Amino acid sequence: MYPLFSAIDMNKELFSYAKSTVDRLHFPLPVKVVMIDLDGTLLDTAEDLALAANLMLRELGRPEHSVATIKSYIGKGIQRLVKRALTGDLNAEPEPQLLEVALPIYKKHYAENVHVHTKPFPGVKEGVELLRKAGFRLACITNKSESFTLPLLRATGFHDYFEIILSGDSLPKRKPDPMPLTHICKYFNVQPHEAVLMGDSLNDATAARAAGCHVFCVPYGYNEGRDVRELDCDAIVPSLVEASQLIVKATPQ
Ligand SMILES: O=C(O)COP(=O)(O)O
Ligand SMILES: [Mg+2]
Repeated sequence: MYPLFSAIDMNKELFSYAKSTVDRLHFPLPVKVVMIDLDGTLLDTAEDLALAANLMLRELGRPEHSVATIKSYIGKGIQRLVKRALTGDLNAEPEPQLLEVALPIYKKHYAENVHVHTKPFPGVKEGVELLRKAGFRLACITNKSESFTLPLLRATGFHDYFEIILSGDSLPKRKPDPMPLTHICKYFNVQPHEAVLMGDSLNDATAARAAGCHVFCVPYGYNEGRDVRELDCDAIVPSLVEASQLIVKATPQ
């Protein structure tokens, strides 16, 4: 566990607090690339994911779940979300035939409801604007399938902020594997320590550590129902606005 700021500690003194309590890292961190997670960091997608899951369960004649329960199922992509919704368990495996029937039903309902209640979290628009104005190269890394990621980013107006968008099915491996982060670093021709991932879950923290990138976490996301303070990250920031204050554009060598 390595949180430097909690939502409670965060106030106007944030920056001096950071400098006085950190000896491993010196803030603001010099980075060139900012990678931002989608579900639970950029966009509050839980209600629409729950809507689609419950429409699927209803169609299959199975018990529905609360939005809070389905929130804890978000994080490892659609297939895992459907498995969790079918079994009511984070790790259980449903009958393969049931999963085969359920997955296309879920995808149909989510495609029809991808942007009903979904909206950016507070500070996201402002934070992304600040990051862009400061000259960081921006990337989006999500475990969401590309067929939902792209329409959603377009509908919410965030698509064009990102120079590269990697979804859960863009590469052979997704978070918590470091592959998407390593891919982004190569794409921008930067070293891992010149990039920071802003995310909300263990998948983000694990992927970033494995890739050698910095990682900040927001406390308002999903994290599969776990407390964000359990995560090994460089900072827990209340929003992307504070996150933007903890980094500075690294000058080319
Ligand atoms: O699709 C998911 O389950 C989570 O997606 P995320 O990586 O954007 O949080
Ligand atoms: Mg997330």
